[in-house]
Amino acid sequence: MHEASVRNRISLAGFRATDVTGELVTFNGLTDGREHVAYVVGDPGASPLVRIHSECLTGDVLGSTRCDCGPQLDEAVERMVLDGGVLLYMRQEGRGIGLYNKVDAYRLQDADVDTFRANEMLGRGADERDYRPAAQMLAALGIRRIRLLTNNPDKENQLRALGIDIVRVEPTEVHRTSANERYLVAKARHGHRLEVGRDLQPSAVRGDLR
Ligand SMILES: Nc1nc2c(ncn2[C@@H]2O[C@H](COP(=O)(O)OP(=O)(O)OP(=O)(O)O)[C@@H](O)[C@H]2O)c(=O)[nH]1
Ligand SMILES: [Zn+2]
Repeated sequence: MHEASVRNRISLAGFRATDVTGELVTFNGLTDGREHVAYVVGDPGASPLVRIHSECLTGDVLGSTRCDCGPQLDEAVERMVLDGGVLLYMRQEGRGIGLYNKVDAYRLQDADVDTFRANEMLGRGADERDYRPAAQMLAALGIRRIRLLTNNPDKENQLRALGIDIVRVEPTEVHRTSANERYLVAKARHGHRLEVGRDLQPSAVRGDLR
């Protein structure tokens, strides 16, 4: 695999209105030329907790309840505060199809098409994400062994195939609400390890970080 290198590091305080401080790392030489970044919390140690989070402007920034991305982002960093970790924030909006296409896909979902089929109706793959840049970023940070925070077997399998030693897969919580239920059921049908048979949570808002 083509090597990437660290381009710059800066300290950033106040992760999503908390008192968490992390280090934002940029890179040179990422295969797809996109501006993916790492956010390093504390001292990641020998086999750090790693979250590979795909950009979701609607969920991460605007707080949309259509998906579970915002609560997953909070959960990941909250877990890293304990003994360090690395969040890779991948600029793979809409599972790689981009924001405008995702919004087109949302319109189809409003007419009852599921999230993966909606991508296909737009002539795109159900999930176009390629985790090579993530593997490059870990290598550039000198990280070979990780504990991966995910419920997505494809993410795990691609990383293993790229030579990342995943010593443990840690499941993310299922942040299930009435608003994102159909989305999560579609993910479970598509192979994500989710228990969607349980009772709904009253709200996706997590108060414990704030
Ligand atoms: N195309 C499309 N993308 C979506 C939709 N909802 C969320 N996304 C994108 O999906 C990505 C997150 O993927 P998920 O399938 O929720 O989770 P994951 O990263 O595969 O799996 P985990 O590691 O278990 O969280 C982000 O890039 C979101 O922008 C949707 O309805 N359509
Ligand atoms: Zn989302």
